[in-house]
Amino acid sequence: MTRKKIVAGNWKMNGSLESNEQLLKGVFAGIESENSLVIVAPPFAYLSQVSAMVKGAQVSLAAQNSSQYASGAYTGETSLGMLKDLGVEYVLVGHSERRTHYGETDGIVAEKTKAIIESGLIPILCIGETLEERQSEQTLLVCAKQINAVLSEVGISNFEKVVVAYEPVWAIGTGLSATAQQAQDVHEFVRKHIATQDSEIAKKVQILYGGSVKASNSEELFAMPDIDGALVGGASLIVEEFVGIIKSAG
Ligand SMILES: O=C(CO)COP(=O)(O)O
Repeated sequence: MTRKKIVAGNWKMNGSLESNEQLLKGVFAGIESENSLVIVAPPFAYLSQVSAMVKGAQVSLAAQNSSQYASGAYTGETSLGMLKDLGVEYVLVGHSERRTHYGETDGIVAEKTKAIIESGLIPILCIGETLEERQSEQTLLVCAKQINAVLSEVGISNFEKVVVAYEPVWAIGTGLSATAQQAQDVHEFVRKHIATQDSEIAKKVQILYGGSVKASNSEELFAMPDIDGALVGGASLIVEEFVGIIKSAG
């Protein structure tokens, strides 16, 4: 089973009209092959700008978050319908920064994932353990729990529409990536876990790794059988780094 590699850049709360333009121009110039899927997730304020720029380019648009509600009195929130209007195709959900800083529980993440699927967009579901959880050998338990919360909300048949991103919290923004083998072990576990409900769907689900991915470690990560791409933070803001990661995805 060959799964297409995905390289997604999560810009987090970074950028400006000017720097976004420079970055994207550099990325477009650096993309040569159509073998992998390139996604960028700019801040909401720049979705319109980036949406206009990626039209016709081999780059898809993601949002970093969404509301689980369709419309109404939710000050500061953005609905999936609005994101679709802007040409968004993918939505990050359950990023550890949202779980930690904005109180997003497994329950909220599951609700949001369901809403994303129902809207016809594709969720990129982030899971991963903290350092403390890894040290107390809870990694697989935590990942299974985070996956199960979503599985019980959306059902296994819908899980085919989910992209999973394994992002160990201790590797995010620290410069300390998981080793390719550490990541592979968790990815393999996640796939087997999904396979307990449906082995065909498990084979299709794309599982990205995130956490200090750079051009210098992406090739080794992508060589692993269950690593289907990367969700890149800091390095996605640097043209040479992001293009280097895309190239190593083939
Ligand atoms: O959180 C991440 C992507 O969503 C990873 O961030 P870094 O690549 O900066 O570690």
